[in-house]
Amino acid sequence: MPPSFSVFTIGDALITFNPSQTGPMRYVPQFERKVGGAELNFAIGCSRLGLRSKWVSRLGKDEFGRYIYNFVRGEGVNTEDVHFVEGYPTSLNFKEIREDGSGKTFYYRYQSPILTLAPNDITEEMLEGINLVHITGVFLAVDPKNLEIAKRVLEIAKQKHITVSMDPNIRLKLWTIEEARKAYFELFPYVDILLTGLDEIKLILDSSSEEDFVNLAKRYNIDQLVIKDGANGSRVYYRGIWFQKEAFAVKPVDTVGAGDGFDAGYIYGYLHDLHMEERLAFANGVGALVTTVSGDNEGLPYLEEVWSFIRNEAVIER
Ligand SMILES: O=C(O)C(=O)C[C@H](O)[C@H](O)COP(=O)(O)O
Repeated sequence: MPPSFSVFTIGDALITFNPSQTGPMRYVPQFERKVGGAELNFAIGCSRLGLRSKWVSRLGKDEFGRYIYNFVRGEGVNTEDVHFVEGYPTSLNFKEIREDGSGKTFYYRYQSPILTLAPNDITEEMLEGINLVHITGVFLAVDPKNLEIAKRVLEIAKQKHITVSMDPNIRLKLWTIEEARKAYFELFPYVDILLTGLDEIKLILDSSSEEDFVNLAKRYNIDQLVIKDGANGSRVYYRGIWFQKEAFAVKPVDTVGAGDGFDAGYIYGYLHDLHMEERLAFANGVGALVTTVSGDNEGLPYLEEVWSFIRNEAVIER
């Protein structure tokens, strides 16, 4: 039996409305109801790759909340710490997509159900048997008190010697860069694996200097500083060396969710001790495959799909 690893993440979920056509949202006559949320995408991505995946959240006690719950459970994610709350409607996200697959998001998430989650809802038992905890900046941005929740999770993780990964996932529609920086710098001391976009690390450090990137990793003892650069590929700074891997050429239809997919792929590679370059290739492959399907998580691949994609194997599907 191959080893089975368990990951834990915590965050808000959204009903995501994907437009029926590209171009400015105000001209879009129809939308398709889907599901999104950075941490939820990560949890599904891990589950599809065969990891045991636990997602902690709060959902509105409404039709959309029930739909998200059923959807996530259907993906094999552990939802034992997901609860429904009255009076907080499930949040919405309308997307605008351009011809090249890139887009904008328009949130309707003022009273998110996750506002009802409190630091003492987090218990040590929730992290029993977990190998890796993944935190993202979207959870932190949704409510200032979530920083306290994240710290509680990470304190427990450290006590239990659980690896911690973090994706800043900067959302400037939810908070300012100053607020974001303050929260990130409070969490960096806990982080073993930082998965950041190139544009994000530049914003966080207000610098494009490679030396500053490396100094961040050194100052906070970040074991793996992973930089995602979309169509330019990705790299990781690990023990004094940069490893890098080019991106796969695909024709993207919807790039939202690629970063979360990359994170799931990288974490799979880390837990299975793939060599750094293979780990990056695997993560790039997951990210690329996500962009080829409309929706934030529908394109997340199953394990065998990633291997055949990155090995460029021909698969006869009929
Ligand atoms: O924006 C938010 O608040 C969400 O959580 C909705 C999306 O599902 C993820 O943000 C996708 O994240 P990326 O993989 O970085 O494209």
